[in-house]
Amino acid sequence: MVQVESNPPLAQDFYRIPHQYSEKTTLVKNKDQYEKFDELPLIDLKGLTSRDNGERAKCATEIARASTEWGFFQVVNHGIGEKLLNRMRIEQMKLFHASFSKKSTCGLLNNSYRWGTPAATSPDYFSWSEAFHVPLTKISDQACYGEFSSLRDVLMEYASAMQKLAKTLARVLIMNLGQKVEDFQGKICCDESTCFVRLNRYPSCSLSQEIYGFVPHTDSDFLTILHQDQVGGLQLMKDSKWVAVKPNKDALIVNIGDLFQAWSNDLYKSVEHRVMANAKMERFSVAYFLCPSYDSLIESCQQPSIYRSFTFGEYRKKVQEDSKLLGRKVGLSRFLR
Ligand SMILES: C=C1C[C@]23C[C@@]1(O)CC[C@H]2[C@@]12CC[C@H](O)[C@@](C)(C(=O)O1)[C@H]2[C@@H]3C(=O)O
Ligand SMILES: O=C(O)CCC(=O)C(=O)O
Ligand SMILES: [Fe+2]
Repeated sequence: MVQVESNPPLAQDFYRIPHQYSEKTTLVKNKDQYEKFDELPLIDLKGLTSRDNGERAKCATEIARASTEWGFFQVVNHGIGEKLLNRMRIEQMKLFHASFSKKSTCGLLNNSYRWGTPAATSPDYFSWSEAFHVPLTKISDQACYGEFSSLRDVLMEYASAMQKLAKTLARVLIMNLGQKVEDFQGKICCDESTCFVRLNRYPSCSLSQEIYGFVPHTDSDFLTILHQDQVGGLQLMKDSKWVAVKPNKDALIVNIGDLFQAWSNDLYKSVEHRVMANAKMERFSVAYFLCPSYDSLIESCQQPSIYRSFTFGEYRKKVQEDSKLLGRKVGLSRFLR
């Protein structure tokens, strides 16, 4: 019988991890236990552009409340055309369905291809997925695309639309903290140098029900905007329980990242989320991460502050060190006062 090698070779990598260190009794139990679906707040962004002051204020309040109570919400009427989202998905599928050697060795998307979790020290830190992690500054670079030239226009349009939406949401959240947007922008520069788009693919996984597509984590940015397909698998922590997000084809998902949690002194929540692998179906998602420049100082808007001030560069470095050394991210607790 001819053995077809899986693309990418996730099973090989998974079995290379020392399995005796798995925290099975706690984590596996936890993986099995989640609430079926919970209604994540659904916010109609039409309110933000209303001529009516009251409607605008109501929409802003809904955004701030969801960021405080959930750290996650869905948005509709977000201004990003269905056609663009569909074109992006088609190009993403073409890219991921290329051979493993093309994805990993041909310099595609700034050589940003990654799969699994090479540094995982336990199966509990292993992600059954592959991704391209593309900085905005590289998106227009022709050299990044090789034979996938039709991806370039779509990705450029997609990133610019997402950047506009992310900045609109950030503005609402800053103003809700009683801060002036100009004061925030004077300190923080969310330019193209550190923001990125992450293209994710979660191949089907028949090994076990208990494998993560993406390990539990928080995002290291101000906020993330996610476009997912209809397969499902994303779960988030709410009141100490995992709840599954029901896919909604008209909605984008927004989540608060660590930087907004620190900036708001824990008012907005950077909530842990994970993706469960699916035994039968592959899944796709695209995430846009709003980040400041590396020298931006992240400091709380309130005293006494829970976290010490840190630059985004310092934060990224710590996340990378922990991921390399421990196989997982530790995050904001490293910066508690
Ligand atoms: C394996 C990992 C990659 C990651 C850090 C982590 O230990 C777990 C979370 C991953 C993630 C997801 C959101 C962002 O893309 C990211 C930059 C982050 O802060 O956490 C990545 C990390 C990464 O790719 O380095
Ligand atoms: O694919 C998803 O649903 C989540 C992806 C994610 O959490 C990430 O890219 O940080
Ligand atoms: Fe994430």
